[in-house]
Amino acid sequence: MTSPFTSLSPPAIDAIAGGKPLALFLDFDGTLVELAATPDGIEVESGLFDRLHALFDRLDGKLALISGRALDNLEMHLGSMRIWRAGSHGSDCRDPAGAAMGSAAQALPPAAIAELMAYADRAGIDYEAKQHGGALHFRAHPDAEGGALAFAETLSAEHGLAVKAGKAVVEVVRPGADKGTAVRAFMARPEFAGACPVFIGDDVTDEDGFAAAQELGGHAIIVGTRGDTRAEYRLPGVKEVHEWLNL
Ligand SMILES: O=P(O)(O)OC[C@H]1O[C@H](O[C@H]2O[C@H](CO)[C@@H](O)[C@H](O)[C@H]2O)[C@H](O)[C@@H](O)[C@@H]1O
Repeated sequence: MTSPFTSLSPPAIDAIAGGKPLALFLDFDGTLVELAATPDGIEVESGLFDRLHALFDRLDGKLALISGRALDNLEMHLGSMRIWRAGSHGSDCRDPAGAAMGSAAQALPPAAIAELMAYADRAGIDYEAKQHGGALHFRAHPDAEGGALAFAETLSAEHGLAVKAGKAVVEVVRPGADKGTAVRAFMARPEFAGACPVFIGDDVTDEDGFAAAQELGGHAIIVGTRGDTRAEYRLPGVKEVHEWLNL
């Protein structure tokens, strides 16, 4: 960790890349849209889709969304995109035309899905079915956090899976991918050659993206109040992210 409690505002978007072309990697929930009580309860500002595509054009195509959501879910909320994107915490990377990059992401084993659903039922918490994972949401039941985390750890160990913990959520996924592997995959493409990567995100899973951007000579911007971060810069919330991006 370089700066666990940074409060430093980032330089302006036109200056942060220090004269290089800028490559932007954007998280979705808590960064581009405000968090909501449930995954489908988010409100996507009208015009966000068009403004993101205008930003993609302004950056000569060096813009990617990197979300924990599965891409089908992201597109259900945002629309059918023509920008670089990674869903399922970096497992499913696509180019602007929608072509898959790398090996295809896999769904969880059916037995693991069944156990997650049964646990959610027993614990009275929400289960989010995802293309390449399964998530236990406890925003409405904060007291269920410890049990859900312990259950996810045990289940993952039994099935050779991995756990991603986030804001009021714990998710079971296939091992091997994270938001950092997605940043590296995009930055390895000729379209991103010579660019300075900047990752903006709010959650723990964004730290892998922060690390990759910094290791590739770029920067990380954390959104909100989360303290323990390796980001050098901070923006207070979604509104300030939009302002910083000139969206
Ligand atoms: O990486 P992100 O794009 O930030 O996605 C992370 C997770 O976002 C969603 O869950 C979070 O947002 C919900 C809506 O605001 C909120 O109800 C929940 O408590 C948050 O954890 C999404 O449902 C997950 O699948 C994503 O992994």
